Amino acid sequence: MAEVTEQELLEEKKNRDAEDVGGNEEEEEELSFEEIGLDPRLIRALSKKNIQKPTPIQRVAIPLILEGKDVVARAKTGSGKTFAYLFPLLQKLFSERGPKNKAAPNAFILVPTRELCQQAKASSLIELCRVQLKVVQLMSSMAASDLRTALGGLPDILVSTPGCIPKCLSTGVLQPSSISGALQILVLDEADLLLSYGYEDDLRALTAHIPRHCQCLLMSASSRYISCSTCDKLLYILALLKLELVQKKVLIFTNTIDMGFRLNAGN
Ligand SMILES: Nc1ncnc2c1ncn2[C@@H]1O[C@H](COP(=O)(O)OP(=O)(O)OP(=O)(O)O)[C@@H](O)[C@H]1O
Repeated sequence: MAEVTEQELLEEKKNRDAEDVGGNEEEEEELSFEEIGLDPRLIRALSKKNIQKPTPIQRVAIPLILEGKDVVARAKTGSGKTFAYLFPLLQKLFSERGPKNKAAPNAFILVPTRELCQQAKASSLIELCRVQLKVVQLMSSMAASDLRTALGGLPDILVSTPGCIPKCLSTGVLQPSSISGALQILVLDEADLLLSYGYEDDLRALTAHIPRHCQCLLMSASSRYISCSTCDKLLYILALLKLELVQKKVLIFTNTIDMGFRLNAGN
């Protein structure tokens, strides 16, 4: 999964670099939201927010996510990463008829600390699109009864820190079978921070119940457009393997024997 996606993202970067260098002669027209497959309801909602055309990360990530691919994307802060996954996530939930097992949300957005902000962004888009989706935010400081009340409202999207998941499972607020039956999209926002904040055990509590068909999106900030350094790739591949987010067969090619050994040891 990650390899195919990354290849496509790198292709886009190459094209952009070529444009930057070759520049002026043949400037390619940038694709619009419509051309990358966004639903008219979302496009109308965006124009109300004065968002007219996709940013580079959105141009690459949105079509891949709409196609159902698992995506690992890195782009610098403020480049539009949140919307790069939020637009297609909302579109998939309101236009595709997925499993309507409302014993658990259909999408989980896991964030290191800024859940409030992501919930507000999702809620305002849902409101502007006038679609029937409900987003709820959970915090690990919430009592089990509050978690139960929040999830009792049958939300479609759950925004929380990973710490909430084991709590929901251990208190019976969420059943493992409900997650397996309902979860269609899992987003790890700020994935590098999530992994460095010591959330690995919490994430594992969830990954054990992620269904095979669930689409996984890993987003993270970077000072570069898309990470392609050896070090970063290794970190991501390790994370994907360790968290068992890659659930199908994959072939991984390494440049050096050393990297092959390191990957093997990490798994
Ligand atoms: N296509 C777009 N056109 C214009 N503005 C946009 C577009 N996409 C996002 N924005 C605006 O850019 C700002 C940053 O977007 P967003 O939060 O998605 O970026 P981010 O990469 O996730 O940033 P961070 O790493 O800080 O979370 C927001 O104010 C958002 O409204």
